[in-house]
Amino acid sequence: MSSIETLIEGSKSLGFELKEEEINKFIEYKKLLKEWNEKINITSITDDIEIDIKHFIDSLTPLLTGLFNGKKKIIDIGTGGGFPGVPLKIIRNELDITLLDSLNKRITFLNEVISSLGLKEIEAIHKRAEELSRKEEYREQYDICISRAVASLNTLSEYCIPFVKKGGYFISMKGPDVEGELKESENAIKILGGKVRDKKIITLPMSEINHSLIIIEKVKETPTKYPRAGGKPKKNPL
Ligand SMILES: C[S@@+](CC[C@H](N)C(=O)[O-])C[C@H]1O[C@@H](n2cnc3c(N)ncnc32)[C@H](O)[C@@H]1O
Repeated sequence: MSSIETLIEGSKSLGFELKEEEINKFIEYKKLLKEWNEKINITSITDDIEIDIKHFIDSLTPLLTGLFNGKKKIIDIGTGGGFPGVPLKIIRNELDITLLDSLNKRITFLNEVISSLGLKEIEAIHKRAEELSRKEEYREQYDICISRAVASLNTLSEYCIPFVKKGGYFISMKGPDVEGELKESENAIKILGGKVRDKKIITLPMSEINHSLIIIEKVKETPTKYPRAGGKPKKNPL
């Protein structure tokens, strides 16, 4: 089976029928990903079918929460090569997406992706999450903050929850075993103004990989002293 069929079939089994224009964007995205990955380190996943399943299809699974419907403002923290933000934008063009990463080479790559794919209402920012969310124009401005494979949930909560407006959501994309991490993060989530609403386990199509989506609602404003500076969210999680 060719790799693009994996993407088409896998998406279909999640309930997303990709249009020709979207498929072409994924083809171009994969081409750029493979080309740039030879010059700068973007991902260790380079096999065609694995890119389809572990990067593209996995990035679409948050849509199953139903929280992305309509014109939502989304920020993807530690987006790396654009996951999950770019695939979400490709199939939900109405989303307004901010991609954030602390590594400038990846931001340069993402700007090339944005321009080659002709994506609008999407920006790539080079900064650390804990610095950007202290700026008024980014703090508590987003309907959803999403993040995959960046930090443990307690640290990640301090990176992500400050970006979310009250009534919005922080969605953490994690592996199958999240109970320990959830327990360890109870304190951080509460202090930062969040409340765990749901946990969805998803088996990626055409694989036996189970992933979870932790869905945290922002129920209260984040106290102004968070996020803490000087690497504290990571060195000394709440
Ligand atoms: C393992 S990669 C994951 C990339 C992508 N989300 C994915 O799932 O393929 C983690 C990324 O998070 C970025 N990162 C780590 N800490 C960060 C921070 N405090 N603020 C912004 N980006 C950060 C790194 O530069 C890296 O690109």
